[in-house]
Amino acid sequence: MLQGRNIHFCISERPIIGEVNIVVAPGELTAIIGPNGAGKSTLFKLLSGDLTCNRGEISYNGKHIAGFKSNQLAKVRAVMPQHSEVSFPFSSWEIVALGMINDPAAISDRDIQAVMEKLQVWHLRAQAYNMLSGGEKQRVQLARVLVQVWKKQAFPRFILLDEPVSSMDVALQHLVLDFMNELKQRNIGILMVLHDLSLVANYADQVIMMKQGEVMANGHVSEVFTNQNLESLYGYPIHVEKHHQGLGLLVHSLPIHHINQRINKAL
Ligand SMILES: Nc1ncnc2c1ncn2[C@@H]1O[C@H](COP(=O)(O)OP(=O)(O)OP(=O)(O)O)[C@@H](O)[C@H]1O
Repeated sequence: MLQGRNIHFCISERPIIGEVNIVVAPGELTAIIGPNGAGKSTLFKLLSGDLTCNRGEISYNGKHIAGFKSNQLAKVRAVMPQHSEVSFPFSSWEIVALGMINDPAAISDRDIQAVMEKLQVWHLRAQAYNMLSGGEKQRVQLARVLVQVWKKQAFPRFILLDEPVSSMDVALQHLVLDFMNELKQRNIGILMVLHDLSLVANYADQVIMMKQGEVMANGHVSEVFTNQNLESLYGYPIHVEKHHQGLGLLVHSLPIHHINQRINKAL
């Protein structure tokens, strides 16, 4: 279990994260959603150990995050931040292989190839990472993260991804989210900051709705993914409906001019 209790974080006396409580369970995909500036990436950095909270406690499998040495923490959780700058001329394969730096015997070259093929980046293995497109870079970074947790372990592991598919095309977004659904069955909990509500509605198990540094709502998608909650979260009308043949959920929002027309008609 990844658990955050009463997490509070300030920058120059300004509270960025209030008193936040969250739980990420192995075997589930938990999505953090919310408007720009809500504190999603800050919470993500606190949970990954990139930032230290002013108050509160973060633990992995019952052990306080501060109690882990960095190589131990790397065996329990793998992190993909929103932006990853690489200042050396690494190839894509070398970036992916960084995922096994703490445990080189944990994964074979064949497994690395399988992960890279699954994410459709094997053909890019010899190319300079810095020359790749945005979506290609994201897939290479994701492969690095997956390599880190590839070896099966007796204890739960966690994958933390901050907007991992933001630069990918729609087909690749579905490929990645579908792959995540496979991975979580290996006793892995996945925490993902996502802006695409349709992906959240159709792939996440749990949703954390963040607004102004606080958790506005938190629970199973079927409970919290309501028109009312989403409108209150974003301050904009959003509609969730079931596909007419039961093939998932459709999430849509109308353009501002149609909303204004509707308001004018109602007046
Ligand atoms: N280092 C910093 N110094 C000052 N303010 C910061 C710093 N980092 C974040 N903030 C502020 O904290 C708030 C939350 O930022 P954060 O990046 O966590 O939001 P977010 O929900 O991830 O937004 P987005 O959806 O735009 O990525 C914002 O108002 C931001 O300006």
